[in-house]
Amino acid sequence: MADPVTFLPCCSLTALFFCRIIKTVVKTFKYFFGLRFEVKGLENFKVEGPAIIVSNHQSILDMMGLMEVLPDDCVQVGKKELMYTGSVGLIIYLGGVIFINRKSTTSAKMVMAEVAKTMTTENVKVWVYPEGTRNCTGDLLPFKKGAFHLAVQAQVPVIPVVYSSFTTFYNPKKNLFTSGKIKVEVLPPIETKGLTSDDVSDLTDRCFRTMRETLFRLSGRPSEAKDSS
Ligand SMILES: CCCCCCCC/C=C\CCCCCCCC(=O)SCCNC(=O)CCNC(=O)[C@H](O)C(C)(C)COP(=O)(O)OP(=O)(O)OC[C@H]1O[C@@H](n2cnc3c(N)ncnc32)[C@H](O)[C@@H]1OP(=O)(O)O
Ligand SMILES: CCCCCCCCCCCCCCCC(=O)OC[C@@H](O)COP(=O)(O)O
Repeated sequence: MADPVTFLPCCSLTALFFCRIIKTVVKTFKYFFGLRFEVKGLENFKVEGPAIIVSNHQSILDMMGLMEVLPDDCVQVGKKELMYTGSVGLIIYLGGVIFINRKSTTSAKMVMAEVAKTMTTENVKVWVYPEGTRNCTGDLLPFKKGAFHLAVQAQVPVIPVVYSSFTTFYNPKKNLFTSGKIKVEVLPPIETKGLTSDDVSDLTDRCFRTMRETLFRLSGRPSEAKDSS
């Protein structure tokens, strides 16, 4: 089956409408789950023009954390399987999610290249989970490079966002789910002006290191504990 084409309707009224509804509804979920969010650094989102936002991805609970900080002019990159989840797929499609096929690097790269062009003309930010999958271990998985290629191709800054580890209150394997506090930090933008594709690996490493340090700090875990770098 053909891969879905890139769809960046964030500027359209439909997407804005759906984003608002999703945000308002999902933001109320935290009261049922007993979760509190402590957000710092929101001023770092105030960059001129488009940007790539990268954050760690621990679980479906991230969708609540996403809505706590999501700028109005921002779309997310998601796996294309989400599009086939019935009404949820339809809602997030209408909300402007860009779907990629993770199993085909070629097709994902083509979609991302298209996004690089469109995000500049439409002046939107794009949110990518660079780990590429959910990971609730309290550490980061190695980053995929798509988000950073995208930032370099569009010559826009990368803004890292880090959510503290959920492991103290949430572990589906141990049936642990209690109330808890999630610390969120929006870090200062990392400029990419003048960088080329040769710099993507360095940029990826730099973001990874900064985000890992922040993750450990926010989660109260000493950074030397499991330092592989
Ligand atoms: C309580 C419940 C409440 C519920 C309510 C919720 C409401 C919510 C509403 C609405 C919100 C919806 C939100 C949805 C969110 C969904 C989240 C997800 O689905 S996360 C999974 C999908 N996202 C990703 O996978 C992105 C990250 N991945 C990437 O960027 C990858 O890089 C990707 C897919 C593009 C390629 O993956 P590779 O596995 O092939 O890995 P690589 O190592 O990065 O790439 C291979 C080679 O290709 C080059 N490459 C990659 N991208 C390139 C590019 N764009 N241009 C040129 N080269 C590129 C790389 O440099 C590398 O080459 P060299 O090793 O360096 O030689
Ligand atoms: C009008 C009523 C509006 C109600 C709003 C509710 C909308 C519900 C939308 C649910 C969106 C679900 C998004 C799931 C995101 C997610 O966490 O997907 C997992 C992927 O990242 C990674 O997948 P994997 O590799 O399997 O870990």
